[in-house]
Amino acid sequence: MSHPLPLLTIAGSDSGGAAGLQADLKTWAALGAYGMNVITAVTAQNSERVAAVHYLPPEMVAVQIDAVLSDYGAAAIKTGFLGRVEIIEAVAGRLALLGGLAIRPLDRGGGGGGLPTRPTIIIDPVLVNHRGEAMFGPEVAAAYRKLLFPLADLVTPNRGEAALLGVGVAEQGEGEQGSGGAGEQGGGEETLDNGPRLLVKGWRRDEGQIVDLFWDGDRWHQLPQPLIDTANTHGSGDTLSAAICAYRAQGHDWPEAIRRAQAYTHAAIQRGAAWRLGAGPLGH
Ligand SMILES: Nc1ncnc2c1ncn2[C@@H]1O[C@H](COP(=O)(O)OP(=O)(O)OP(=O)(O)O)[C@@H](O)[C@H]1O
Ligand SMILES: Cc1ncc(COP(=O)(O)O)c(N)n1
Repeated sequence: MSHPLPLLTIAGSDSGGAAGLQADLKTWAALGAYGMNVITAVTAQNSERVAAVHYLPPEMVAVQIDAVLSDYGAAAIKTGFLGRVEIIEAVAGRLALLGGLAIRPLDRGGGGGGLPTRPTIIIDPVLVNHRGEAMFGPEVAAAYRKLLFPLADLVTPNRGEAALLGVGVAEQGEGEQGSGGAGEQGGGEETLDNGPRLLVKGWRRDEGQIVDLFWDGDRWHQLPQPLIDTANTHGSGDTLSAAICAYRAQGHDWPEAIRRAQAYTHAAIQRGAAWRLGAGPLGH
């Protein structure tokens, strides 16, 4: 019997269970994958606000990564809440090793054909709060660009995060060619001419639509969805990138993995209970 695909999130805990690693694990359980979590920080958080954050020591983050990858392996990895330059450095240091390492799981009793030797890496930058305000100093965005972008197969900022990361998306239209999200418009220190694929979540809202914007390395694509009238979207960004991770690990190409992940996220927003909270959770 084959085993489910092992997927790893390197992320913060949301005590409210809506976002962070909890959203990732719920998504992966729903999509039939085996989810693992390396915790970077514990947040005291509800639908209204983040009341407190306790960061784990970077060495503890690194040793969690070593523990799971040396045993289970991972078909794909996503990062979420990292928050501190030292944690970004620890994560990037470990992810940088993967290119040269065969980290396939041991396939104990498996016969599933094994996994690629280098897991897919999705970087989901967490840089702004629900009100779109920057949560950290500019050194954190700079560390993402310098240390994590070169390792990423896909980066999934929302609009505010794209601006902080210097991803120039403001005027992009369907099929428009550009220079890979070059960092001309933000605070970035260097350009990203050979930068990673990008998915800008919630890039534009109008006429009953919400449009995500996908840079495939060559062209921009607008990916519209019907806008749902709800405040209960806490964790929607994590859910989308976790779902892309799962569909990509299952073997779908990037456009198809993104299309399916959008559909899953959309349905999960629709299934969200009628919480009367600040920003309530999705229904995974
Ligand atoms: N009201 C909505 N109706 C339909 N789709 C939505 C809605 N809000 C968000 N989405 C979709 O959910 C996905 C996540 O986008 P979003 O902009 O919410 O990311 P985020 O800002 O990182 O998440 P969060 O709001 O949880 O911080 C995108 O595919 C986006 O189009
Ligand atoms: C621990 C943690 N991680 C991430 C987010 C943001 O997630 P999202 O952008 O999906 O609301 C969050 N609120 N808390």
